[in-house]
Amino acid sequence: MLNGTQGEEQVWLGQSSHFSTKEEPSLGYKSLYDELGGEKAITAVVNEFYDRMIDDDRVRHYFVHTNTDRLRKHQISFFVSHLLGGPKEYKGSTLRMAHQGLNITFDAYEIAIKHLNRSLIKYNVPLDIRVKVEAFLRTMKPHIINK
Ligand code: HEM
Repeated sequence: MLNGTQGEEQVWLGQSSHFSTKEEPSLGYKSLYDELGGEKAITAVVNEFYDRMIDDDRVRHYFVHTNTDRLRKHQISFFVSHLLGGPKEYKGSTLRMAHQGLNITFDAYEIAIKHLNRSLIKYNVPLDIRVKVEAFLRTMKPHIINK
């Protein structure tokens, strides 16, 4: 399944190299990390997601004091991969600490979910996996929005 390009490189999503060989058959469980296609695929989606957020007048202001290159890298390498069941360990601050003082609203959170979903669609991630990713992200909402 060919899904999109990132620079010169072709990116494949919804398919895991870990589970696609005959020598190593699936045991019936795949982490979301694997279902999305591992680090390269997640990198493409996260970059698309931040491009969309920064391009959106309704939420751009949240990122003005943030080094977004660092944020993208941190998200991809240490956080998203790890929490989606990937191999890396996340040693950053807690979600609540990272978003403290940003006053992220209910609406801003919903906008972020929409942008993430559209980013997954852009890379042809199938509906069943998109549903799982969205459900997973929604578990974090209480730690992120301002209460
Ligand atoms: C499920 C949704 C979200 C997750 C999993 C998430 C995750 C994270 C993480 C792990 C960090 C820390 C990164 C680091 O230490 O470098 C972070 C920072 C940040 N997040 Fe989120 N986030 C989410 C939603 C949002 C939303 C909805 C907004 C704004 C509308 C937002 C704005 C930010 C900003 C501006 C920072 C950087 C804060 C700083 O520079 O100190 N996040 N996020």
